[in-house]
Amino acid sequence: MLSFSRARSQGRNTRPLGGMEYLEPKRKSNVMGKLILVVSLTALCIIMLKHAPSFTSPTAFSRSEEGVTHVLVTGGAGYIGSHAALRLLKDSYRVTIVDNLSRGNLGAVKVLQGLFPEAGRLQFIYADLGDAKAVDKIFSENAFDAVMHFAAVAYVGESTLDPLKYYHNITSNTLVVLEAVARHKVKKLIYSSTCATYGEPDKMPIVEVTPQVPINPYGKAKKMAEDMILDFSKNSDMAVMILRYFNVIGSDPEGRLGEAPKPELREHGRISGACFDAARGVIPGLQVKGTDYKTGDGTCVRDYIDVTDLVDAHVKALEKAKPRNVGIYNVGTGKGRSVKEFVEACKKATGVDIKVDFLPRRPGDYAEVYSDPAKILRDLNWSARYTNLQESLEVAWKWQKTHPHGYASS
Ligand SMILES: O=c1ccn([C@@H]2O[C@H](COP(=O)(O)OP(=O)(O)O[C@H]3OC[C@@H](O)[C@H](O)[C@H]3O)[C@@H](O)[C@H]2O)c(=O)[nH]1
Repeated sequence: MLSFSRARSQGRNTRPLGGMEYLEPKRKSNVMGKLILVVSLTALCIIMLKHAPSFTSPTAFSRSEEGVTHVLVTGGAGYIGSHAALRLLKDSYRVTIVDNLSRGNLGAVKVLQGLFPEAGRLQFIYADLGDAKAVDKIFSENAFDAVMHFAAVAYVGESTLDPLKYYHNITSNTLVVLEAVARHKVKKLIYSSTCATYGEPDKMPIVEVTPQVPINPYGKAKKMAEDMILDFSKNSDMAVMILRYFNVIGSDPEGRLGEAPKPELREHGRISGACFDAARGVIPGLQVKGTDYKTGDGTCVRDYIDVTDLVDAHVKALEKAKPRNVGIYNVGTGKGRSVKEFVEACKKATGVDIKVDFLPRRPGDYAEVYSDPAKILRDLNWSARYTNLQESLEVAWKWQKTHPHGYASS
């Protein structure tokens, strides 16, 4: 506080007030000063948000304070990771997202921040999981109760063209995460694995003990990551859940999040993105890759699982994960649908008579995979609820239509 004499010596006006000296504020210049400060800070914030993809909450989050579980969601700016973060936040978990935005979208994080602006709920950290020092710093500064490791490149076709990218991004980066998890004694790890680790089994449906013989670098890289986690878990108190997803579709039923792959990766894109791009007219038509497989109609058969169901499986896995235990689960509907069936459902969902071209097979593809989801029902009491393919695609299409440029549209 300024004393009166000091105020006077600083040239500020005073006038008597009933025996007391009343300090007359330099109102105009103060207001101007504040205005300039506010304008500068606002401008600084806008510049930071526009140009710097990295921003972190000033206060690191702690572990299980007030009984709130703190979950690190790697790849939380991506399609599945963002939906998982939304569900965790809705369920009152504390969430830290780490993402390098190479495949994810800052827009998804901004949506989540808008929904959960309260301090201490959601933190975003821009970092590359290949940077072991940065990762260790994140674990040192935050006490995580659990890690959900989603971050990964995930295009089968791209993995055959650039395998090293896949081994680096999936296998090597998972090792970095695992080392940090071990060093910082995180209690639970939920790992995003894939049906691609099974390759092309002789018998359908796929059960968790079906031999894993992956046939593309994507599946091989994920299998190696699984093996590292399983080996580590043998001498660790950590609770591990490995979820092998089948083909994920759909989006948040309330239309806040969606699937927004990078346009420059369109050539590697998944069937859902390709169908929507064709329906929107962004690409001239859908290319069906391979019509000579030994399946009912000659096109590949996949098990399409709605993202809302998938994140529900994650929350159940998180809740039921037990120390010194490993759970491995297929996450699918148990029903196989061909690419041709998928395209028909997409035509109905979008109301667009999508033009279809038939091309040769895509390298790395297997003919038919669908899950037996009995184990996850038995152990985690989970089963898919959104099993109507067309309805899942309708929900996704709503978001696609309102976001023609992905998150850049909002
Ligand atoms: O434009 C396209 C895209 C895909 N397809 C076909 O659609 C089928 C599904 O292909 P997608 O690329 O959507 O999905 P994939 O089955 O290859 O792998 C997917 O599911 C398992 C997940 O773990 C993977 O991350 C995901 O990419 C394949 O037969 C593929 O050849 C097309 O015919 N045209």
